[in-house]
Amino acid sequence: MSLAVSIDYLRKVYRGGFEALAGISLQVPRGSVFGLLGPNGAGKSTMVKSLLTILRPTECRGEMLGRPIGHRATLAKVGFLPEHAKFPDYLTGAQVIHFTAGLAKVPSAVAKRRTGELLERVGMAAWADKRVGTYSKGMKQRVGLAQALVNDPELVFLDEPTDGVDPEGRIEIRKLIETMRAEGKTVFVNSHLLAEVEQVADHVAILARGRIVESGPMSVLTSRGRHYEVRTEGPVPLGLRDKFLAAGWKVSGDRIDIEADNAAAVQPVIDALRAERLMIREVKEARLSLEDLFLSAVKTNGKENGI
Ligand SMILES: Nc1ncnc2c1ncn2[C@@H]1O[C@H](COP(=O)(O)OP(=O)(O)OP(=O)(O)O)[C@@H](O)[C@H]1O
Repeated sequence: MSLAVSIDYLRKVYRGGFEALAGISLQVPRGSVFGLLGPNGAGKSTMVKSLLTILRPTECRGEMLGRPIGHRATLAKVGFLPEHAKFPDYLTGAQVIHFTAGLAKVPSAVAKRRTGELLERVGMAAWADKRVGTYSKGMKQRVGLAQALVNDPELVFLDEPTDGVDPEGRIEIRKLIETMRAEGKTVFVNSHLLAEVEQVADHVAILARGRIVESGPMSVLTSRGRHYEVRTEGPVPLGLRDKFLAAGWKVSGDRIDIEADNAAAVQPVIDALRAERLMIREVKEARLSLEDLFLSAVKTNGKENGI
């Protein structure tokens, strides 16, 4: 598997002795949308800032886009939307993008074209020449997202990209992330919004108190709690209920839960219900939600800080 980021060992101890990252390792596949989750203060921003050399890690070994982490020229192929991105109020949206393009050494003609394209992509074309000071929080965030893409990055880090953005804007941002993946880019998203990450990410890691406590493809992690739910029209009759309980299935009113990783285990339940001429209303496969996974990972790995 080709990796966009491969951290062998990353440790950060802040001045004063607080260990924010306790020597983590992490692999981010190329072309993936990677969601990094964690409670407040878990160390997510510290990790991203260490990779981008915005802060100096205590110890860091690993590669980003095939070069040692911190390699200057490689950073030019990386985009970044910081958490709570702030831009000078007196600049227009277009000037913000143009300014960032200059920092990223994007040639002026290319920058001009991309500025228009990117503001269009984030739904801010009509506001291109208005000052940032007149923007709402969500509009500033959209401009932040556009500036993160100005160097056409191979890898982009988005720290809370939908912070302050309205529902319509969130859908647009999700589509933008999906387009980037379709273009072969790697998108690394830090977010508190589990449902959003669940919709867009194909790989996730959970960071808690400076340690990676879960990491892997979303489908693998959430399939761990796979089970089946069968619902009947009306409650399951007592005789049948006892039979099901004896078989180790859970019964509650009109619902039978079967712990199993394939549908074969559900057939005897359906047969028994049909033999009693009971109407089956629904049979569904259920998986662990990202929220279940997150809560159990954070709980079993130290005290919860809340998200
Ligand atoms: N400059 C600093 N000096 C000392 N401690 C710091 C510094 N910056 C962050 N920390 C501490 O390091 C820990 C991790 O912070 P970090 O901002 O990386 O967490 P986070 O997971 O991004 O949190 P959030 O979700 O709230 O943004 C926190 O306990 C924080 O208080």
